Amino acid sequence: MAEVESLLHKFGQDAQRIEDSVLIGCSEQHEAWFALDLGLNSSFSTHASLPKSEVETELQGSFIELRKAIFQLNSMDSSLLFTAQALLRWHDGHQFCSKSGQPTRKNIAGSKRVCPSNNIIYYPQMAPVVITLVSDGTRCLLARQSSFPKGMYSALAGFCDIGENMEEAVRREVAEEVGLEVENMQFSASQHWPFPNSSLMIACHATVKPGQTEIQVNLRELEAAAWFSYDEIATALRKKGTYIQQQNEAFPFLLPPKLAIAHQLIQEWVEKQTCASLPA
Ligand SMILES: NC(=O)C1=CN([C@@H]2O[C@H](COP(=O)(O)OP(=O)(O)OC[C@H]3O[C@@H](n4cnc5c(N)ncnc54)[C@H](O)[C@@H]3O)[C@@H](O)[C@H]2O)C=CC1
Ligand SMILES: [Mg+2]
Repeated sequence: MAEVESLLHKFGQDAQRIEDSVLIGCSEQHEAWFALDLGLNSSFSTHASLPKSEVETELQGSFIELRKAIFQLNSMDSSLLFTAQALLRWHDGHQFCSKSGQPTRKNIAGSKRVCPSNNIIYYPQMAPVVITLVSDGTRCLLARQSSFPKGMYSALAGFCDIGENMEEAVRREVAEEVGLEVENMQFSASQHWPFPNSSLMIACHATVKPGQTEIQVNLRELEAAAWFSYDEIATALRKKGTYIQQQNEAFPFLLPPKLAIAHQLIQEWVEKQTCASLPA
């Protein structure tokens, strides 16, 4: 807190804005960790932005877009930063009560906001998203959206519609995006994902019926989709070097970063194929 106060003071800012901080976790020694939006290039904060390059010089670092940083972060830092990003963005978007129109107030930890005129409590929200790695037994299906980094392919993902359960959402998304009918779904794991807003990514494996593998790519949602063999995927997983290096090596395609749950699904699929090919 003293460090942040001195930083704010140096840039002529009121230390009052420390109260905008949100609790994002704690150390093993039970030291609380808070996040504060300095309002750099963002509309999140009601306070003036701090001068970016001068803050970089002062802190001896450089600011980087969180989406780009996920290629370099470890899982502990990413989890804290993802929570911070999601929570700070949620507070920014819930400054007013949607019933009374009055300004809402953040509690100290930042785990909720309350409308003082009618006591309605607003809690941070996450949108459920299903992410599915479809397999035909020997190949798996990956797709890319035009917004993905150059060359990257991932599993099929989509937001759950209201009233849908996970299984229905998986069936609908796969049918909508590539025109396939899935069967045999198996839950793998879940992950909080802060882009573009807070999502709870629910990851699963699914298979298609043998012989029913012809893809019809929905070009309104995807740029491309294709079946990939075990060898292609295993080679891509073994690829070393930074993302930029890999992109520049003109490798046919890249997989999502290790921190993304899509990477875990792909890794699990490769392990399953390896086990299946071992003699009994
Ligand atoms: N962590 C990971 O491994 C991966 C994460 N993702 C994330 O999954 C999410 C969903 O994937 P998409 O293919 O984009 O979803 P999608 O296939 O449902 O299409 C996105 C569209 O759905 C609509 N939509 C419906 N409900 C929405 C909501 N609650 N919030 C925002 N848009 C909503 C919007 O029109 C949006 O353009 C993305 O935010 C992406 O960042 C995607 C792939 C890998
Ligand atoms: Mg999608």
